Amino acid sequence: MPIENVSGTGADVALIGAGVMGEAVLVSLIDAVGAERIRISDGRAEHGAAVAQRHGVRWCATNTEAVDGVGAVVIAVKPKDVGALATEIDGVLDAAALVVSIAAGIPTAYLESRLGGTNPVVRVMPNTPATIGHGVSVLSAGTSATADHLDRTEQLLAGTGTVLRVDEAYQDVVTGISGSGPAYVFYLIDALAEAGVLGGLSRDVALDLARATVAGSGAMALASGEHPAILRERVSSPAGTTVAGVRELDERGVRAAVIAAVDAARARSVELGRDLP
Ligand SMILES: NC(=O)C1=CN([C@@H]2O[C@H](COP(=O)(O)OP(=O)(O)OC[C@H]3O[C@@H](n4cnc5c(N)ncnc54)[C@H](OP(=O)(O)O)[C@@H]3O)[C@@H](O)[C@H]2O)C=CC1
Ligand SMILES: O=C(O)[C@@H]1CCC=N1
Repeated sequence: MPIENVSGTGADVALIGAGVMGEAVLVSLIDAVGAERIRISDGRAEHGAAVAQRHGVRWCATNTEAVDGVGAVVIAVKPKDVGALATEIDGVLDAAALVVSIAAGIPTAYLESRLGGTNPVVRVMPNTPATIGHGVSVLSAGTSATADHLDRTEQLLAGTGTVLRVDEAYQDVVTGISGSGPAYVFYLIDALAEAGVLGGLSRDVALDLARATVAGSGAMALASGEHPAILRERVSSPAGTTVAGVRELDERGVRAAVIAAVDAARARSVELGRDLP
């Protein structure tokens, strides 16, 4: 059911940047307000126009055309492109329009300053499972974004999956866990499948087993609400196969490696937000 006042006035919603993450968010925007109220623009005209056609939304050849008169704009360009984009749309974008940025590492304060300090800005970290409505999107308010702006953002992103809120100070570590996290999980699926091939299974069967095991375990962790250590213990029969396997993970430092991976991604997110022009 389209939400009439999701952008504040029933006005259109713009999406700038129709790449991997932008297109995933687009599906949720369409759910929220209806395709007829969405406009998109992208640096690659042919690609952007094709995305617009695929989803039945309005293609705009320029970013300024996309934001002219909208009630909300979602910025889904790469972090390095956010500053120039904000400068480009400032002046055309209504001063009260809600600005939602999904760019990793880019602080709300930076966007606020680039937009003349008037627009409410909400920073969001989504993830690619949003493509199938199973993502998690984490919201933080900038200085002039109210609870109402967070509510509107949540409505716009409800179709991406779970929506959570954190103080902006935690967005970098959130990025390391849930933003980048799907890549670690796909890496694990790939490694499990490789082990199956080593054990003599065909690649297809090994991949089916790996995918189903990760999907089933994730669904069980969610549905049961139990601590993962308890769920792991239930798989581990005394003197059985699982304790032997988990001991290898411990001896090879996999837990420490996962923590280090998240921390490296967090540090990179901080870096992306530093020394911006
Ligand atoms: N991929 C992911 O898993 C996640 C990504 N993000 C964030 O989402 C954002 C987009 O990432 P992703 O979708 O992976 O990247 P993509 O490169 O797939 O998409 C970005 C798109 O934005 C376009 N673009 C760049 N500059 C402009 C501009 N000035 N005006 C209009 N369009 C422009 C690009 O066109 P061109 O190629 O011509 O530059 C490209 O089509 C990033 O900020 C990233 O940090 C957040 C969470 C997860
Ligand atoms: O790799 C990146 O920078 C983006 C942000 C989080 C996931 N992908």
